[in-house]
Amino acid sequence: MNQDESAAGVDSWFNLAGTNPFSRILGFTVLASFLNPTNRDTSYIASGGWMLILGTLLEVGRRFCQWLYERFDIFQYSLTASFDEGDPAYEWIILFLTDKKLWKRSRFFHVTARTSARKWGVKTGPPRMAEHVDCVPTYEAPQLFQWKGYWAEIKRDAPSLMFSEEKGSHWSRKIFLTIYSKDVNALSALLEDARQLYLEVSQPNVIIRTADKGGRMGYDESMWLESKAKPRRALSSIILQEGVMQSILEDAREFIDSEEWYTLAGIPYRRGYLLHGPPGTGKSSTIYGIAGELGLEIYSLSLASQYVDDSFLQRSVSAIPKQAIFLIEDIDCAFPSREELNEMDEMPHYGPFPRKTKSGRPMSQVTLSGLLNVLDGVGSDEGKIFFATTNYVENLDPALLRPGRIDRKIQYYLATKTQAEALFIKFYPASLTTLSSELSASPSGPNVVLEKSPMVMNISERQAALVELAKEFASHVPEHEFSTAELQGYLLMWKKSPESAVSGVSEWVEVERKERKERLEREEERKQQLKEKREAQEAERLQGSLTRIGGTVVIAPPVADDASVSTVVNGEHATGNTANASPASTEASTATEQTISAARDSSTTLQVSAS
Ligand SMILES: Nc1ncnc2c1ncn2[C@@H]1O[C@H](COP(=O)(O)OP(=O)(O)OP(=O)(O)O)[C@@H](O)[C@H]1O
Repeated sequence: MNQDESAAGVDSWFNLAGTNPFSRILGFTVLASFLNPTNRDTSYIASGGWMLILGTLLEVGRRFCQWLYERFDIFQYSLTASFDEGDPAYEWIILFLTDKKLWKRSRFFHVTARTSARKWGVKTGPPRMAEHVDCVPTYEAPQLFQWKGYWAEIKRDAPSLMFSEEKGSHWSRKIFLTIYSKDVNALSALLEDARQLYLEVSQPNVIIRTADKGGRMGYDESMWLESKAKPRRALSSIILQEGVMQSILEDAREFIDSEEWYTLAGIPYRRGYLLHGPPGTGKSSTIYGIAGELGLEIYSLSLASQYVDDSFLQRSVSAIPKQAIFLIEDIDCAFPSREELNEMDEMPHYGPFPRKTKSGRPMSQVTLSGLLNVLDGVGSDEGKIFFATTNYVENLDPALLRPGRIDRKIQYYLATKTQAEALFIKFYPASLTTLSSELSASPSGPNVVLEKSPMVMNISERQAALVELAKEFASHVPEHEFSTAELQGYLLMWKKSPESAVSGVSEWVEVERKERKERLEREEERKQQLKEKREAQEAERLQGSLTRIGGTVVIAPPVADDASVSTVVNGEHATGNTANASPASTEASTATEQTISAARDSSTTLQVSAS
């Protein structure tokens, strides 16, 4: 290759720098221009040089800023706090930022219409829309704002994948708040502001949180992921027996105010209440009412959930903040009754699937001692108010009911006449009710139209008429036979017509009684069938357990096939092996079966005469 050819080769190679897309990369173009010996275009070289210098300056500037930022951090000119979704403080900060209107600069929103997932909606668009969906700003990019003279920055982490049994795989988030200040108090002051705002805004609601198995490994504080806000219920709308509500409320209020006393007396600062009684008598309503009145959040856990075991229970209870209500509804469901346990012993159980009672109810993974530990443990003595409800107090272990775990037991009853009357009055407020006597039917047409008649009453007249109707209604409701929920269900059928509710109540009572009787009979029949089936199975099993040795029948408790058993043969002790003993078909008399059964219960070896 001569010199010209070689120069042309180099030239074409360097020319590539201008044509190849790769060569369009700034650095490569400039470098190529500099190195190209045939490049005569000095202005091109000059502009490339300037760009190189500019790029270098920019890079130096960037590194300097980073260096400064790191110095800032090292010299503790900033404080950073992180907030996990599912932690109550996360809600405070979201609300706080929403209140600061930071979302105006946000370009990403998390939108949800699920009521259980709704948090603090950004009020955009028509008001009706804001009632239906929640648009939570995602703060993906850091956003600066000023608060009480401090500069602060907010950043939301990219979502990370979590898993829960209820929701499966789902994304969860984290928020980082940085305050540019050396003063640690700035952070606590901001948090207190956020908490106060949260309390103020959530006052008309009761916040109910439920635990979720979600939570990144090692982030147990994120267990209470699901939350919903229920409008606060006026205590007067919960109709209990005289003084019951007031006494629970005062007790809880006194407890909240006496932290110092508990500390001085060395008594763990916690209080437990058990509300027990028939379904639909107002137990849950009482708890929601009290939570609303005292401004406490409810942390509700179902022990029947399959992911709730002793360890989950312990961790989730310790994640409940101070002065909140820890609620376990239907606490008896966690622990099967003795009868159910006996039934279960007979049922085979395979693999990792949850054990179920014969009625199909899944068995709780929580043990009684696990629950007692939680109620006694350190996690529970931080001003937590524990509420439990049950329909079957008799099924509860006495250990659970001892003071310190359950301090007050409150019994609920089926409705009295007084309660029925009060319920009627609450149900038909004079200001929203029109009595049918105030309406007159238009005479014509098959569809009778009701119109206002000239006999329209004023509020106090209507009130008096409704009181009379309430008395009449109550006189037809038998004492302690129907729950308040059942009466409420009946009244709901006559929402707009109190008079019809009164005139139809006697018939409704009769129909309900009849249906109940039939239900009871069906239930009795089912139980009887179950009992007979069980007796037949038991008899069959006993037959198999009877072993005749010589003239004496030896009944042994169920043992492994090849286990060695001690028996009594004709008054003499002997040792045998069940594997060698042939099962005898013995007709045992009923009396003998009873003895056998007693022996099996006490697991002893005994001698039975077969004659
Ligand atoms: N004492 C009551 N006063 C007013 N409403 C009541 C009362 N009892 C029940 N209700 C109404 O009946 C419904 C069910 O009530 P609630 O859930 O409080 O009963 P419960 O005793 O907790 O029942 P369960 O034992 O089945 O959980 C609610 O809508 C509630 O408004």
